[in-house]
Amino acid sequence: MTTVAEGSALDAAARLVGDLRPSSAVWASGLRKRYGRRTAVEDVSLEVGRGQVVGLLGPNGAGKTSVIKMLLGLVRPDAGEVLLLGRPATDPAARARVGYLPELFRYQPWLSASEVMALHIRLSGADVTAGERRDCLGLVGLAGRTDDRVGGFSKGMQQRLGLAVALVARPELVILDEPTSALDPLGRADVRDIVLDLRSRGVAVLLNSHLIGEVERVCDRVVILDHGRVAAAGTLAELLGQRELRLRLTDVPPAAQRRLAAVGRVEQSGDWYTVALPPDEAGATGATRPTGDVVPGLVAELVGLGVRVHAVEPARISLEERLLGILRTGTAGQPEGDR
Ligand SMILES: Nc1ncnc2c1ncn2[C@@H]1O[C@H](COP(=O)(O)OP(=O)(O)OP(=O)(O)O)[C@@H](O)[C@H]1O
Repeated sequence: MTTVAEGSALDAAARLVGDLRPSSAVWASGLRKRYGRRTAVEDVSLEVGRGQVVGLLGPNGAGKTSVIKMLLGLVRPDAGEVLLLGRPATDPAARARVGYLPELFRYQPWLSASEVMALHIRLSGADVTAGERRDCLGLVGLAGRTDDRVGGFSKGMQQRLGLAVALVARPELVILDEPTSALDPLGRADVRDIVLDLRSRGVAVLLNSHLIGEVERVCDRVVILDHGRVAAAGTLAELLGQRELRLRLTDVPPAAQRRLAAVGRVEQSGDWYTVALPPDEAGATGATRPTGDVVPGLVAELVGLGVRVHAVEPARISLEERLLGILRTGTAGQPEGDR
């Protein structure tokens, strides 16, 4: 039986634990890596929250893969600290809960897809049933090829297998280094759905990809690297500004003008009206959501007020435009060393 004093101490402890925020999936501070005189990464800090999808962008040689390898403990940083799921990156307990798809990989060509999976499951120490293994291969579109030798797989099929390997041990964090570089458009769409599904299940994802549209569709936050440094970081809303709606309207009575103004700031140029949408409409995560609840209601009301609606389209600077702007102005500067 618990005494009153013990009971209140237990309550206090429970409250304390309840107040603690779960540790981030990735927390890295001040990472630096030099290869000889060449600085690959300089003072990079980044965080991926639980259940968050973070995109890592940057030109060739910006240091993205070097950062990923340092996060995973595969490359030793010259400076800086990394915590994975609240533990040091070198702790096997943390690494067992991380799924990783490397940029360059090669599986044993004599093994079947199913055997490659079995090997990685054994290495991870996870308790994964044969059914889960099959489901995972099905998820990446390899259901019909489970017993085929990997040596006969196309590049895209090998990449799909790599993704299955990254996902199979029920990770809490998945790090994908160029997961779609060899995939056809259908495969890319599959990966997008898989990433969104992971997020909905609270799994954190760090995604390195040159396909900016892909990053813009799935990522909550983006970190842009240039010359080894963080050139910009933030949610899409922070990086791209407020989302707007462009409408081409004719026969707009004063009541309709007032209705538009009630949504947000309105700019008019001829028949085109640009309306700033309220922050919610841009999506709390900043993810692409061209229309939300406001838009259909607004259009219906405008039509009800006698307005002729010719076009409705989302408007905002694209991530690609923003990225090119950042890289061309070279905000990251040039780290020391022979680049
Ligand atoms: N093992 C290594 N030895 C020497 N230099 C290296 C090594 N790994 C990376 N580098 C250098 O570090 C810099 C960053 O490379 P990294 O592969 O991290 O870039 P990246 O952003 O992933 O590029 P990409 O988009 O082309 O894959 C490059 O200048 C590269 O030449």
